Amino acid sequence: MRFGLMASNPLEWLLVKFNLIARPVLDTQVAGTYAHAIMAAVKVGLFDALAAGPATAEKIAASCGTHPDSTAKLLPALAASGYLRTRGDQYELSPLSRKWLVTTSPHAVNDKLMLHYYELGLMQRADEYLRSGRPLDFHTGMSDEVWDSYQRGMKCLTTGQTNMVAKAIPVPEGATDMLDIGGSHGAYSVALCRRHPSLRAVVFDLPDAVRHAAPLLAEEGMGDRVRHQAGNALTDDFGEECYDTVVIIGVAHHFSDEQNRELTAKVARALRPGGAYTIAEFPAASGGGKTQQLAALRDFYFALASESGTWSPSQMASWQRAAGLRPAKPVRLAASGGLNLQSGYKPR
Ligand SMILES: C[S@@+](CC[C@H](N)C(=O)[O-])C[C@H]1O[C@@H](n2cnc3c(N)ncnc32)[C@H](O)[C@@H]1O
Repeated sequence: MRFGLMASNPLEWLLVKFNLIARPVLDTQVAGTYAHAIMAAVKVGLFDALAAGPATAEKIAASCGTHPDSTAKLLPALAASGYLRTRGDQYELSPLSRKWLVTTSPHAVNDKLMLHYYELGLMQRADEYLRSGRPLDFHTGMSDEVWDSYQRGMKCLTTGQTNMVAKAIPVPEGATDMLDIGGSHGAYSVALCRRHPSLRAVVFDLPDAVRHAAPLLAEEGMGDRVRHQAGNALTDDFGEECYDTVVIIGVAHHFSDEQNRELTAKVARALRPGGAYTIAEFPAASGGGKTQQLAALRDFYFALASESGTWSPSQMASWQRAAGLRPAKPVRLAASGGLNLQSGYKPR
């Protein structure tokens, strides 16, 4: 998948092909405007206002409490971008917005879009990162409101993914204890515990994260079987031979190579013999010899916003090998954004 300018007729195609239009202007101003138009529409509840059926611009503005003039300017832009449809002088949801942007939809990603205000704010400081080489440290300086959208945003991205991921995570026969490092909302632990009735889970995360994720976990009604533990995975110890399976999903990109090595050593100590440590990460920027645009942009973002960037399965396996674990063949979940799962086993 690629993101970028798409010609909509043969003439435009030729203009792009022969480099006759100032693509950088479109790549920057249009991309930024596009992102903020959608985010603002979500923030004021525009898509929710259309959930009950089509409405005129004036009616939409009245439901959202927005100004009719500015609302009338935004609506055609959303319609031309596929987020709305027009019906006479009325607007209605498109399949795209109905599925992903109406808060009552089980697939709604609205919470993640609210986090984008913070994430795109960090991106505005990309030049600062480029000059200093110092990441901007995503996890410090977040307000309570941002922590809340962070945890909610992470949870909404798991919709439709948890069972698939849980199925791919090795849990030894008779396992009773799992640790979910940076587990946030606990959705993956919940799925694993539902799949393995003898399993209970500790969802380990930073204190601010736990504070905001606790209500999300409580919604699952798992009681003491899936519980939060506040701490810092980089400085806390996990004990000795007390877990059968340990997972870390979408977190290793926040840690440097050295931090991941040290963490894996602690995990290896905490695993019971025969136990497994599974690291799940987004695809690294270079896969199969060709740099993928989305993966490379994500890698740059993670590097700027946090400590490192994306990791390849072979890098993750090297941390496991160094910690005395036996790496298994990586599993790639294509339907889950290409998430790579690298498991390593503690010898019996
Ligand atoms: C990108 S989210 C992933 C959440 C969840 N595992 C998922 O896949 O949806 C990263 C999580 O790691 C947590 N985290 C970051 N640094 C951490 C640390 N040093 N110790 C524990 N948790 C940490 C964050 O608070 C956040 O909840």
